[in-house]
Parts: sequence; C-alpha cells; structure tokens
Amino acid sequence: MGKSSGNGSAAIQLDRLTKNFGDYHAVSNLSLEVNSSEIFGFLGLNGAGKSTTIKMMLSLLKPSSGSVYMLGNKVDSGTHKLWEQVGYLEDATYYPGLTVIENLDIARRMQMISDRQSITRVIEKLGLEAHKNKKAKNLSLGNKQRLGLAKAMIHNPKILILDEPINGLDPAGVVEIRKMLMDLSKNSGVTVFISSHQLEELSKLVDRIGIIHEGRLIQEINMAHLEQSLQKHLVLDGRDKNAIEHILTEHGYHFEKSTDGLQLLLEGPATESPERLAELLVRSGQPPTQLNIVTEDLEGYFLRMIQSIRRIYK
Ligand SMILES: Nc1ncnc2c1ncn2[C@@H]1O[C@H](COP(=O)(O)OP(=O)(O)OP(=O)(O)O)[C@@H](O)[C@H]1O
Repeated sequence: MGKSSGNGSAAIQLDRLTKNFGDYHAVSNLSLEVNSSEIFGFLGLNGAGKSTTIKMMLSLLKPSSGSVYMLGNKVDSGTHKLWEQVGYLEDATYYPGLTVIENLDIARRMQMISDRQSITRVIEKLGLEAHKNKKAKNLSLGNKQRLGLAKAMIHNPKILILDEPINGLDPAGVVEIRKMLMDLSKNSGVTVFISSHQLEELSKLVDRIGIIHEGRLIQEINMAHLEQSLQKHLVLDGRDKNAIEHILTEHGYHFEKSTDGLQLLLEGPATESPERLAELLVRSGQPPTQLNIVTEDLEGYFLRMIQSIRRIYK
C-alpha cells in the first residue's frame, strides 16, 4: 500500500487538496476528515468542485497540490491494494449489451473475488433480483444507478465514495438506498462519503455535511446541530401596515418587508418573545392579524451560506 499519513485515525483525510485547470481554481486548499463509519455529505451547487475532489480521492485525477489519505494510506498512482477496501460510484458505468449478472461478474473478477455468491448477495442488497437477466442498456435510470452501486459494493469495501448516487431514483428508491447506506455504516462500520447538491436529501442520511463552493470548503455542519443553525423569522401582519412599521421602529425592532408586504423580523428579541411584541401592538391599538415564527428551510440555509461567502470574497 502507499505511504502512511501522520493521522491514522480518520478513514478519509484530505489535506490542502488543490486542483487548477490552467489558471482556473476548481478545488482550493480543501482539508477535511471523515471518521470511520461516519456518513459524510459533500454538498455543493453544480460546478462547485465535488466531482473534481472525488476524482482526486480516487486517484483518477492528480492534485495540483495537497494529499488524500484513506485508511491511513496516501492515495497516489501506486495505491493498488487500497482499492480492495474502497468502493466507488463515479458515473454509473456498465457494459450496455451485458446483463446485470454479467456486468457484476466482470466487477467480481476485477476485484479478484472467487466467491460467485458475492453477485447474488449484492443483487439482493440492491433489490435487483427482478432485473438480473436484463441487459444493462434496458434498465431504467434508477436501476442503472443501482447496478453502479452494486459494482461499488461487490467486494464489501470499508469505504464507499459515491458521487450523486441518488440521481435518477424515484422517491421509494431514494428511501431504499438511504436505508441501505445507514445500515452499512451503523452495522458494518462502512465509512460513506456521498456528494449531492440537495441538502434536503443529504440531511436525512448523513452525520455531517461539508459545503463546498467555488472549490472552497465553506462550512462543516454536524447534523445534530443543524436545527440550531437554521434562522428564524417572525412574520407579522396587521390592518395598518404604516402604523405598525412606525411602532416597530419606535421600539427598536429591526425588520424588513417581504415581497407580499408582510413585515419580517429577524432572530433576536422578536422571535424569542413574540408575546411581548403582540402585547405592544395590542396596547398601541394595532393588534396583529398574523404573528408566527417561521424557521428557514434547508434549501434557504444552504443558499444563505453561499450568499454570505460571496459577500466575503467578492
Ligand atoms: N478537465 C477540466 N478542465 C477544465 N475545467 C474543468 C475540468 N473538469 C472540471 N472543470 C471545471 O471545474 C469546476 C468544478 O467541476 P466539478 O465537476 O468538480 O463540479 P461539481 O461540483 O461536481 O458539479 P456537478 O454537480 O455539476 O457535477 C467546473 O467549473 C468545471 O467546469
């Protein structure tokens, strides 16, 4: 195997990973660690640098600088033994004219697995029984994706690296794959690194998320703490909007107007004790017709993170 790293405890370690295409910085100085049996979500918009990072992790692309370590070993072109312990789905590649079984048999032989039962097991795990004798080119998009996952998992890897694995799956298929990945991580100790541009989807599956934007890792969030990071707004309406604005300003409340003319009050005293604001408005002869706290959704959070970083760098 390759050379050892200084930090052997992380299953995956990216150390100041950088990839430039000419003078375009696709990935810049990206460092992160994924612990053993953790499910890590790698989130970013189209073109953020997810696939470029994953290709470097898989030694399919040479970093301009920086290093990748997996299971304590430095990944480089000489890391042959490591791939016995790593499975990946980059693009769901397969031989279109061969059946599911035949495709998996090639994957089995490439991994030098003598046990043919490995094919049956992985077909069962991915729910491909009904399709096992179909040619790959005749599979639905979702089942092609399942075949890709089956190939990635045929050798029971310790690390699974999946680039957009739920693309093309219907909602039931997404739930199935989610359950399977959670089971692998919790019950078999598999470490999963999964990329997506959908925070909603990732949040149901992962332990932690790293947000990549324009090649930089802009935030890491532990899922247990995500709820606390979501911004809250108080949405307020009343019969005389001008009078309400006047009262709010007079009493030091910060607000902005939504496109439909409602007042939005950001976190702070307003959302912490909305009853005080209600009392004030009633006392001032302007009882609210609407007063409720709205928590930002995950998509809103993701876009807010990206906008705040745009403000810093632009
Ligand atoms: N071989 C290449 N030559 C030049 N630019 C490239 C090359 N490969 C990728 N890029 C550019 O690097 C940036 C990051 O691309 P990448 O495919 O890593 O993004 P991504 O986050 O995976 O996006 P998506 O979700 O759309 O797959 C993009 O602007 C892309 O055009």
